[in-house]
Amino acid sequence: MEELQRALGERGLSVSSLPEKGRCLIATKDFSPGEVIISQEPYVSVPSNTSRSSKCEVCFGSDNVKKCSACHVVWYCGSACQKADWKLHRVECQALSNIEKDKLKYLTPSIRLMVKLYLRRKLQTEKVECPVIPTTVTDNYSLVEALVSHMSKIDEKQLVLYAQMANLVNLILQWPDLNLKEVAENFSKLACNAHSICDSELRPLGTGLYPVISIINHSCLPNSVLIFEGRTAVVRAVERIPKGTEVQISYIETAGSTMTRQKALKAQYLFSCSCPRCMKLGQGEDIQESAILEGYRCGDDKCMGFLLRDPDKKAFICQQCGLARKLEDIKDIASEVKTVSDKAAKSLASGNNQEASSLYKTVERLQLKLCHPFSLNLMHTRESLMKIFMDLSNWKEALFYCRLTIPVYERAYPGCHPMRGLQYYTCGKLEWLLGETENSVRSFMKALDILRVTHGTNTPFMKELLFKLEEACAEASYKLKPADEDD
Ligand SMILES: C[S@@+](CC[C@H](N)C(=O)[O-])C[C@H]1O[C@@H](n2cnc3c(N)ncnc32)[C@H](O)[C@@H]1O
Repeated sequence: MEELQRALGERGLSVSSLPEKGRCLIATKDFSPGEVIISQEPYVSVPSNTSRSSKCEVCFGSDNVKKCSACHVVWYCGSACQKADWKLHRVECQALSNIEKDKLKYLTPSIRLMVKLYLRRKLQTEKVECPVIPTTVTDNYSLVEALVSHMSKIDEKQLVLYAQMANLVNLILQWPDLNLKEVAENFSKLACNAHSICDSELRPLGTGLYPVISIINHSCLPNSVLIFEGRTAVVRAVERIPKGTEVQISYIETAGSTMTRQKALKAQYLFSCSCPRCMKLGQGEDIQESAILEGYRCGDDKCMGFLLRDPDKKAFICQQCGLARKLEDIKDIASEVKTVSDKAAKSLASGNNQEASSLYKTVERLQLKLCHPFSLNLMHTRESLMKIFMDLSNWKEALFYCRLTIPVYERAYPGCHPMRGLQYYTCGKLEWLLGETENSVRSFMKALDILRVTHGTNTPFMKELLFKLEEACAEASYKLKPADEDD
């Protein structure tokens, strides 16, 4: 611990402890927006491979990946990544060959992560003088031991599941001295400490355990953001963080009512959040925001009021014009939305984009009758339509739906939120493709304002954004040039 404190101290950080939260990371110097607070390589990580897409074990890339010819489980994009993983995979490969073919389906990312965790621990602790994988102050199993597990708060059903998963790990490792109780506890640790590894556009690629990053607590109004550069976890300040302040990231999707966020945090991380946003639960402003983001629209098309349930629970009353909407009416449309949404999701999963687009348009039409115009559900439907039209190379329709989402993004992702930056980036790319050069410059600028803080400026992703902005600016100024200047 002393060594870790020293290493963190050099970065302007320190580990402290708060009675209601446990360990926390405190800034011991001021951090400015966009500044990297801390970065870490995973102790262990696994890509989330599916039958349709396989990713390299090391860089998570999906181009030219080839299966390990011995275990047929792990994929690599080339010899550099294979070599980088060899010390661990050599032993993992042997272990994976213990699984009978028909049991391979049980080899979920969590099981693989746990097997790798134990193998890595063994390679770091065996042969103390000269371990196969050397330890460092931020790369050693004692940091995993220090993680919270919440074992005493877990229900019976979950405990049984962890015990079954531990047995599976035992089947793979076949170590006579494996402590099954400890394995089960480690599954519980993974549940509230592992991070979903995403690409720069926040699409999930896999899972990783970053034991120092895991010291950082949650806030629904965070002062920092966790972004991945390949497998490297990078935490950047999204606002000025004065010395002495706790560094906080968000563990969950922050667009959601306080009740929804609290539920998600309780279910996975087993705590009640008391951030400034959550402290407003039940107050007028919070009730209104929840009813807008997740509630219904007024029966009068022109009214933008939000609805609350009347005391006898038979109707919802518009808080602006007083108009009542019957519960039955709402239930009927909601059930129609559910039926068509399920069909749309099936069409999308089967790759039938044309059918999916027309079904999602029906969902949108129904939701326009049901939900508040700033509803998150309506926004998600429009996001789906945008993505489908992008897949169909129908840039005009894609831009139409992208633009419809922007006002909701503005409301649901305030401050320096990467989601808003990414949506402006998409908008800019579509405008550029459609020849709306000046609009694309504006959208790229808005994207850059946010993403330079959340993503830094050095990654290939950000270099591409900067290049696109430069290109659009050059074309916009060329278009603005008076015709005679060309002569
Ligand atoms: C990834 S760990 C964070 C570090 C943790 N505090 C520790 O002592 O190791 C996640 C756990 O920290 C606690 N935690 C995180 N954010 C919190 C918050 N805002 N309020 C209360 N507890 C929190 C919860 O117990 C949660 O399951």
